[in-house]
Amino acid sequence: MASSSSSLQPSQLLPTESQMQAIYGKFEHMEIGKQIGKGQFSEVFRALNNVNGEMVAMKKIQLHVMKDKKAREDCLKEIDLLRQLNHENVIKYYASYIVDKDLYIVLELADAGDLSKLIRQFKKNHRLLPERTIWKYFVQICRALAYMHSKRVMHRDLKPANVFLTKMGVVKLGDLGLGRFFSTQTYNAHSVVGTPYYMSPERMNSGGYNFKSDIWSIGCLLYEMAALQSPFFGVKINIFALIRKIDRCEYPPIPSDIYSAQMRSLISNCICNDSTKRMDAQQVAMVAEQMHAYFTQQHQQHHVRRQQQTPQSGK
Ligand SMILES: Nc1ncnc2c1ncn2[C@@H]1O[C@H](COP(=O)(O)OP(=O)(O)OP(=O)(O)O)[C@@H](O)[C@H]1O
Repeated sequence: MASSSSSLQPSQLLPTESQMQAIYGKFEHMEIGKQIGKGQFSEVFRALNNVNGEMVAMKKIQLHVMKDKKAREDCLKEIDLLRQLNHENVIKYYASYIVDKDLYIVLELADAGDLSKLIRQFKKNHRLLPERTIWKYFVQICRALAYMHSKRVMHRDLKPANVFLTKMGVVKLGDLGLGRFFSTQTYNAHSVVGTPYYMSPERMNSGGYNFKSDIWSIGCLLYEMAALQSPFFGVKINIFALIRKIDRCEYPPIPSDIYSAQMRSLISNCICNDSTKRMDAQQVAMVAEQMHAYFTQQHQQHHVRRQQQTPQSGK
């Protein structure tokens, strides 16, 4: 299956290195505007590229948060790799600069929030996301991940907050795992700092990260869109209890009267503690494409039936 829904191949859209250099070559071309977000290690601003008039996101990271010189070099290499990715559903990495001990990364701007906000809103209003909407978003996340894996790049930090939305309803996968180059740990022995709820058992048990760890996380994402909380969420849960739940794949079922058996089955084919038994990104994307097509068709048929039942006025 092709990793993109578009008939244009990503490689055809990829600007040449010299074009990129001409457009994004100089930090002085970027007019930094208001801050739009803040992370543990970073600040994100809106910025205007004065060469082509495009609004972008500018992420500023202080270089001293990198663990050491090696981490800094590896991080810059990784950014070079990320710059080569070009897919409709992946936030584009345009360029990076080092200015006064800060690293600036120019990113495609996503202007309509992220999936974590959408999930929070539904939870607050005691509503569930319709299954059709879930597949509409999830299929785009799958296309992005299948594309990344086909380029041998892992995401490493798939979670709702890293799934950005645009006003046109396009999903963009962002924040591609640079976090590993920064110093502090995400959890310690006694309390869960941040949210390692999506960590795969192999990662929890120091077994290292691999492509199938992204699949575990994408399964958690699908689950969270349906259940409106992470499969392994627990109020005030400590790290030991979390590891135990993850190791045993212990999570409450998603509402079976609302969501399809195919959704439950896909989740269990991703959230599976033996990583070799998990589906790969292409397989997950294939199921998502089928489910998305099915629900779109159902919706269209429903629409046509309603139009036929509505009495025509004026004749
Ligand atoms: N490309 C983007 N377009 C629009 N907003 C963005 C973009 N990238 C990041 N943001 C915003 O900036 C905020 C900070 O993002 P950043 O990636 O720096 O940190 P984080 O990953 O959210 O946090 P942490 O690093 O602590 O896990 C995000 O919550 C988001 O709202």
